[in-house]
Amino acid sequence: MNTTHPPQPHSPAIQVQDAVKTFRTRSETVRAVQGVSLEVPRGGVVALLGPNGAGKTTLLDMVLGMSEPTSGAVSVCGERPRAAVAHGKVGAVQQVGGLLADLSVRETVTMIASLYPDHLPVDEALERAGAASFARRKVAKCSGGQQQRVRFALALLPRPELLVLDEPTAGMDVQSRTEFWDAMRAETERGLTVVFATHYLQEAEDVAERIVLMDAGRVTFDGSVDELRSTSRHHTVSFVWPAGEPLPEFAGATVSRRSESRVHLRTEDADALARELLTRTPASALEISRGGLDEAFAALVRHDDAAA
Ligand SMILES: Nc1ncnc2c1ncn2[C@@H]1O[C@H](COP(=O)(O)OP(=O)(O)OP(=O)(O)O)[C@@H](O)[C@H]1O
Repeated sequence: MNTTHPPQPHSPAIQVQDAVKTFRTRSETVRAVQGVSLEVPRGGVVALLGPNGAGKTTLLDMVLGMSEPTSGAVSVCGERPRAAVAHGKVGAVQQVGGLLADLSVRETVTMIASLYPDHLPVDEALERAGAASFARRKVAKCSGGQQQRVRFALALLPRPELLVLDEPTAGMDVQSRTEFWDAMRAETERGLTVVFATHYLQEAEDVAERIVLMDAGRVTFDGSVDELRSTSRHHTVSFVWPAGEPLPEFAGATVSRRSESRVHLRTEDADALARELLTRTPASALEISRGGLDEAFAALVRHDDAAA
């Protein structure tokens, strides 16, 4: 925010007011962020979800003070983003860069720690980021997931109040991803606020209490996972179907999943389907759920190719 007011201790972690960011290239003007307003209170995990080119990175760059909005205002922990970064209130875990291949993990963290007058002890940063077990390894020899944990340790050094992560688990396998988020959750339990950008609906659902969905530079949804799901017009009706019994077609319904014991049908009219199943078929143990997070997501973005 363009203000010289002193930081407010209880100000939101992030406040974005009508932010616009325009890039002018030789051939065109790109409106990457088109009037976003957003408030992130302290604590918790917020996922910034959206397909390629939605404007997530552009928005996070403004939050990190790496670029200025063309118009509108951004403040972080009550300060202008650059001041908040300079005061160690914000840490960032970017997907690439920032590491020297020839140093060991410990040397890397020790070197960056020396830049801060006051910082978390190096061993504690390594431990909390889940990087202690490979601290002696050269950065070049670390896997992509391990390098992310090194970046995480670096981000923890100034004891930040807010962590901003841009696609932090891209390219990680399932186990690395789980370990990364377990370590991150321990930090949020200490009061840290985490905001992360992702393409993965599943990841947003697994780790975030709040989802901010961006598309074409605008926020198209802001709420909980359950609220996102409830924007879908579809329901899933699941039931036990006798083994060996052929499954007939049901008007207006499609099979979304079938396991050994249960069939899951997707429909816009759950009542009619449930009535038919219970009165005219051997289906039993019926369950109806509001459904399709994927569908809700796809309906809120122009392209559904990112609904992973
Ligand atoms: N420096 C730049 N110059 C010109 N256009 C840019 C610049 N940075 C971003 N853009 C454009 O702004 C739009 C938003 O890009 P941005 O990287 O913020 O999206 P994103 O949601 O982070 O996408 P991804 O998930 O692919 O990283 C895109 O059309 C992109 O091409």
